Amino acid sequence: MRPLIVIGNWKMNGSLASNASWIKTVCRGMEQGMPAGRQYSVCVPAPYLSQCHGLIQECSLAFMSLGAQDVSAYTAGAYTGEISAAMLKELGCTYVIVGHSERRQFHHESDGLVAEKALQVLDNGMTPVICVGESADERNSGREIEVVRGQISKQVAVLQDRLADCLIAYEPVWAIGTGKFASAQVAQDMHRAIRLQLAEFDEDVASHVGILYGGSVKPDNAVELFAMPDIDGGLIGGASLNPQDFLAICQA
Ligand SMILES: O=C(CO)COP(=O)(O)O
Repeated sequence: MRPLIVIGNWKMNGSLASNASWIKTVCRGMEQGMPAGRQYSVCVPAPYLSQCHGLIQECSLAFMSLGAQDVSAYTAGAYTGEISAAMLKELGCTYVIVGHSERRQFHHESDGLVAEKALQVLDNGMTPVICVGESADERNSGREIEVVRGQISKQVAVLQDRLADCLIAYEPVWAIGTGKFASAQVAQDMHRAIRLQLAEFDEDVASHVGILYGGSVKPDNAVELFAMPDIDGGLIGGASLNPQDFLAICQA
């Protein structure tokens, strides 16, 4: 059985004061009791990792962890501004998002680079959350499966069996921050297609990989999405900024 995993992605939001208040509110809410067997995390901006790690440790909830939003594809050295996977590990990260569509769009990250980043994350004992997804134009021209298959096939080629230790996040670009979300059936169909593609490589890997859905997940659509057989949780952007909404999604 794959556990349900809900991960918040704050993107470039937060402040020392608001982070502290968010973590206290969420931890207090989670202490009241959460559905068993689930994992929760929040991916915060890199400058706040240390602060948030300390605060999350203070709540000492075994199912709540910290994550990062990006990582360098290099191990160490003369890469000004980059942050290595070893550093993220040292700062207490469990998950690291790689290949988010905003990084693909604004920083021209390729599938190959995304796979190298995922390898760095794995080599340092953390779980990469590999993002894939098609644009509105690609879906409107009926190419969504082909596009996502292309993104996944590069990950399979580089990561091979190690994909079993990764999470995949299907985040259709047209649903990110737009309020338009994939219906539970549309999302399920793509998650199924991804799992079938992974099974072409290795059935065992396919059955182990958690596939999260991301794109305008809110408290009122999370229940239906999470009930789908191939949807193993969510990657939550905007709604994760509000601690009450994030808690409601975690309980969905
Ligand atoms: O990009 C996302 C999470 O990584 C999704 O963002 P929204 O939930 O704001 O649509």
